[in-house]
Formats: sequence, structure tokens, C-alpha cells
Amino acid sequence: MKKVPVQCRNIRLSYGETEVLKDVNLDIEPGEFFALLGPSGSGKSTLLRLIAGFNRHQQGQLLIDGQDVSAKAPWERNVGMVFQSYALWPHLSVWDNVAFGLVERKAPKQVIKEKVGAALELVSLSQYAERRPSQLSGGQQQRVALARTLVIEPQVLLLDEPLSNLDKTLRVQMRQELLAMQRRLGLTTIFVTHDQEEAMTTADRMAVLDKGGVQQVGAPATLYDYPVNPFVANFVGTMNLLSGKVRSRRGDKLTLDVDGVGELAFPLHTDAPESDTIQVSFRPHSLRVEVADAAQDARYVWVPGTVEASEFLGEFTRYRVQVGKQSLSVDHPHHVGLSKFPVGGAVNLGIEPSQVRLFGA
Ligand SMILES: Nc1ncnc2c1ncn2[C@@H]1O[C@H](COP(=O)(O)OP(=O)(O)OP(=O)(O)O)[C@@H](O)[C@H]1O
Repeated sequence: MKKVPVQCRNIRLSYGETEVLKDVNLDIEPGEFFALLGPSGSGKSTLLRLIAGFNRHQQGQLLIDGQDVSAKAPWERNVGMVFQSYALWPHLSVWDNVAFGLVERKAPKQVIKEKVGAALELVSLSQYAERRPSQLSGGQQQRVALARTLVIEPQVLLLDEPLSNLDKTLRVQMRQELLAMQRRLGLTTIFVTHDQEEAMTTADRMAVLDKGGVQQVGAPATLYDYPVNPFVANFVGTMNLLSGKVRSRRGDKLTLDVDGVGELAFPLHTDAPESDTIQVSFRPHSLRVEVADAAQDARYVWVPGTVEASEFLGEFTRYRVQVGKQSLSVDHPHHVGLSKFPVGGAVNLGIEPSQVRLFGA
């Protein structure tokens, strides 16, 4: 199978006055498993449907395998889309559902037989060919939807929240199956999800969307470690954002005034001018937590706080700690005999400067 790239060039789409996609630029590599991640209403489905040909953009270009397909109908684009609802025909058998696209294209009977057989085998459903969709589990229905799309041999596979109708255990199993199949076929695949764990565990790269704009594109670990703004930082994993006013900055010595805490000195550089408010961001697992009177390791910047709440999550406990007027999350590993911190107790949080990113106001 030929692996093809998909490129969005300055794509804009509006519904009336409402701009739903704002100057979208994306380069999806041949054979890549690419996730569109974003909150509800960010424009993920609109973009996917646009690539499929169900939505039309008013500006920009959509290139599939280097060809501008903007003016082409969905069936002229060589793309296959699996809908969130699966959209299976309830009155047709699994076999006929999968054969549907080939029958529509008036493929010869023998070709249909071979291709449908192969597609059902690919999704391990050969023994269910005679069943109706209602006689299948959610995961099996999802596989029928996938087989029905793959049978027409698309160059690009589009998946709209493909796993959202499945329970958690099945979702984890199906995402591994989906990924294994995508790797075997090497098919350029774009999938939409609002579930960051799903995107992080499967995607080669992903784009984070907010309000119709692409915020950042990259490998999951890159977005996690180097988010370009607080939105991405918070959407990809959990991020603490501690706001403070720049009191002074000299080279790599930054002093911040944090409301209700006082001055904190960080061995960090910022370009933000004095008296600007900036945000210091760090992950809950990169913080240390100690009782208030414990000795302080000088490699950390220590901040006093009060435990507001704690959640035992098995391998670690996540504490919410009030720091001045703000609240921070800190993950403390769980071992038998390791200290725990009571709600209402005074603690010190140790911020490791190498794990910090600074964002402007
Ligand atoms: N046909 C339409 N007419 C007007 N507005 C629309 C139409 N379709 C979508 N929108 C608006 O476009 C925005 C993006 O919608 P879209 O469905 O692409 O978001 P999404 O990120 O996929 O969200 P979700 O995860 O909830 O499906 C939303 O504000 C939505 O209300």
C-alpha cells in the first residue's frame, strides 16, 4: 500500500459569522498515526470531516498525496472514514455491511468475496459474518465499521472518536489492536479524540486544537515536556501554573512575588519585564513535598503551603496544596511506611528548577 502525506495549508472554515477553523496548517507524514486532540467544540471533527470531504473550507488548500483535493467529492478522495456511531446498517449482516462499499462501486462478485473475506480476517471477525450488528458487542461493531472502511482500500484512514463508545477495558484493548493494524497496513491514519491518554499512547504525533486553531504539533513526549503555552501544558497531562509578578531579573536569577507567599527566587531566565505577571509551570510528579519543619534540600525552590485535599491513587497520592491564594497538585509516591500528609497540615513544596517552564502573562 502506498503511504501518502496529508497537508492542510492555511485552511479556514466558518459557519456564518462563526469561524470554526482558523488558518490551520498541518503536515501529516506518509504512514503516520496522527491524533487531533482538543476539548469539545475545538474543531477536531470539523477538520476531520473536511479532510473526508463532508465539510468545505472557504480558504486554503487540502493536499492528499500532493494533490489539491479541495474541490473533490468524498468518494473521489481515496479516504475512508469510521464514524463515532459506526453507522452500520442494522438490517444487513456483517458480511453485507462490509461488502457495501464494493457493491456500490460495482466491483465483480469474486473480487467482493475475496476482499470482504480478507477484511473480516484482518479484524478477526470471519466467524461472525452472518450476524447482524445488534448481535455483536460494541468492540465487534467497531471492528465491522473498520473492516467496512478498509475494504475499499483507502489511502488515508480517518477515525472520529473511534473508541469513545467502548468501556474503559475494551477501549485500552481496542486501541492496541487499532495501532497494531495501522502499523501492519502502514496506512496514513488521522484520528480525533478528546482523550489525552488515548492520543498519548497511540499517536506518532498529534496536534492540539483550541477554538479552531492549532496550538502545537509534535510527538506526545515533546508536547508533554515542552508545551508552548499554558493551554497545551494543561491539556496534555496535568500541569501546575503558579502565577507571580516579576520583582527582579538578572541573568539567570529571577525573583517573583507570589500573592500570599512573598518572594521566591528561581535560578531561571525570563524576558518578561519587571512587574509583569508570569506563570511558573511544573508537573505534579516533579514536586517534592515535606512537612513544614523538615530540612530543605538546596537544589529545590521551597514554597510553604497547607494541604487542602488528598486522593489516594494506588501508586501515589495526589495532594492539593494551597499556596497563598493558589492551589497546586503534588504527587507523592506510595510505599508502605512512607510519610503521609494530613489535610490541614503545613507542608513545604520543593520545585526543581530544571523541571520548570515559564510562560508570559
Ligand atoms: N453545521 C454547523 N453549523 C454551525 N456551527 C457548527 C456546525 N458544526 C459545528 N459547528 C460549531 O463548530 C465548532 C466546532 O465543532 P466540532 O464538532 O468540530 O468540535 P469538536 O472539537 O469535534 O467537538 P466534540 O468533541 O464535542 O465533537 C463548535 O463550536 C460547533 O458548535
